[in-house]
Amino acid sequence: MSRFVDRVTIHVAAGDGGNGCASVHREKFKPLGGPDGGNGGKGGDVTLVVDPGVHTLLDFHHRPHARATRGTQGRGSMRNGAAGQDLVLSVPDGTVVLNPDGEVVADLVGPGTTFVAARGGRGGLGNAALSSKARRAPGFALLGEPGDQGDLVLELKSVADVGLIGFPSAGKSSLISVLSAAKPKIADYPFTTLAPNLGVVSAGETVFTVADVPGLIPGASGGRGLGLDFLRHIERCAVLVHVVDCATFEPGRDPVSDIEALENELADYTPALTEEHGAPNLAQRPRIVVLNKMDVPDAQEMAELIRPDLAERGWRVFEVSTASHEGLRELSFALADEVERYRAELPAPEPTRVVVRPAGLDDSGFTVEPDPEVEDGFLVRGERPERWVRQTSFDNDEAVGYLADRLARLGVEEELAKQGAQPGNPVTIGGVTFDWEPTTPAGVAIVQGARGADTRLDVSERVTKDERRAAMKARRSGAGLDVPGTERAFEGSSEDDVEEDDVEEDDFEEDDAGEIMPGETGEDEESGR
Ligand SMILES: Nc1nc2c(ncn2[C@@H]2O[C@H](COP(=O)(O)OP(=O)(O)OP(=O)(O)O)[C@@H](O)[C@H]2O)c(=O)[nH]1
Ligand SMILES: [Mg+2]
Repeated sequence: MSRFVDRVTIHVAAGDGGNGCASVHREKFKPLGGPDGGNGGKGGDVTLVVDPGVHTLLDFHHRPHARATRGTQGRGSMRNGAAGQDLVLSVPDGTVVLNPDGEVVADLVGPGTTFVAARGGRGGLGNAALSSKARRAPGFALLGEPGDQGDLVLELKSVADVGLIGFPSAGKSSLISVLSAAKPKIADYPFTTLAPNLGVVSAGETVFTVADVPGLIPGASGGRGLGLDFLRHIERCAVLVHVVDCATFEPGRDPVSDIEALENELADYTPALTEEHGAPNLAQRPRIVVLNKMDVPDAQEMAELIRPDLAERGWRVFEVSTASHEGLRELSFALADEVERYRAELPAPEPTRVVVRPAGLDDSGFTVEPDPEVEDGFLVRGERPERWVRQTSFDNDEAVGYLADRLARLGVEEELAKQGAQPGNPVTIGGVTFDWEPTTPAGVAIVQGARGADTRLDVSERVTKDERRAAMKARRSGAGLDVPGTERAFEGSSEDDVEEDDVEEDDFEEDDAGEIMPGETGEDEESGR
């Protein structure tokens, strides 16, 4: 028997980024040919895509682990690592993605709708990309970043305009079978329908879909019968249709009390989709009552009896028989009307779109605060500092120095000093704790000094304006090669751009002292790396 699965928990793991490579170019008679380590490749993403050919989440039930491949490492001779392969998972139309806390992360409606469930880690830069005028031959490279991973819950909420609800054996499946081409199982025992059936109905110009859900009984919200699980399939419906059986008599039950019992169950159900997902409160969705089995004489009598009661509640009532087909035409046109009205108020989502995950918090900032768990400790939080720590191989002093420079440039050191951090205090960034060793001269001096007074700048290898002028003069007179520094200045300027993610203002300030040379604006080559 094929199974219908409409709720699964999956574990997604994107690929890690490949590490950058630290390598030095070697050639005969040219022992130090400069850094030539390539960048690591990006890890593969795990992506969900709505595929109209997929109708259940069954595959995920069998294979709940989804892992994309990692990027490969960079290598010498400027060879970059290959990117990992994205893993694309097909999901049915109407799949809702929730985090383990039950919050909706994405609502995937419309074939082709795409959601990146886990992003692959960035590859680390190789030492070639890390070289700059100030750091001609870096003896280190950056590590690739780990890919995202975590648990996600997938829930299928059918994309139907009309939802049929009712007690078992009321005739819901029979109704969808006569309104549409759907051929569900129909039988005279309760809970014949175990999974929602979808049917397409056309009435006049309007084409709409109907979902027939398994029967509900009082107490369903507490798990009786098949429970309320199937109500997730009516969350998107424009109209809810109560299908009631007017021909069967059971003591203590009548169509009006049946409807009321189900309304109580509906009120106890908390939909995952809310107004912000384009799904207004279930209580406000219009209702239509269908009195079924009108071909049975007793049913007509019952209908007479309850009609005033129903009218009083303001519900539109239709008397039909799925056996004799009476009343079906009026019903389908009335449903079409309601669907049209709902669509006019709530434009359907674009059929194909990419759902982007809500952007993280502002990634440019950081915070420093005393660490509540470590005595004299400080906690640094922020997208960039944390990423930089992940990219650092702590067994390489040069790499650690580079990290310190990046943190100092962002202003982390300054902030630590301001908050009273002393050399040797434990500082934690992204789960890694180290003793604070200010890299700025005299530790705190930079805090008081004017910006740009960092003495490290004095030892910069940057060519001065005068040197440059002399070089130009010399070149014009045909003796350019003899002037020291010239070559370096011009070839170095393009490499300088690769200084990814460092704070640019410093570069500008440096440049302000002289003139800004072409290509020296310090812009990120790959911003956000
Ligand atoms: N006489 C008569 N019998 C009907 C009519 N509609 C449905 N039935 C019968 O009612 C029984 C139940 O019909 P289903 O369509 O399976 O009912 P359901 O609401 O889908 O039931 P569950 O799937 O168990 O919730 C079947 O034996 C049908 O033949 C009708 O208009 N007239
Ligand atoms: Mg049924």
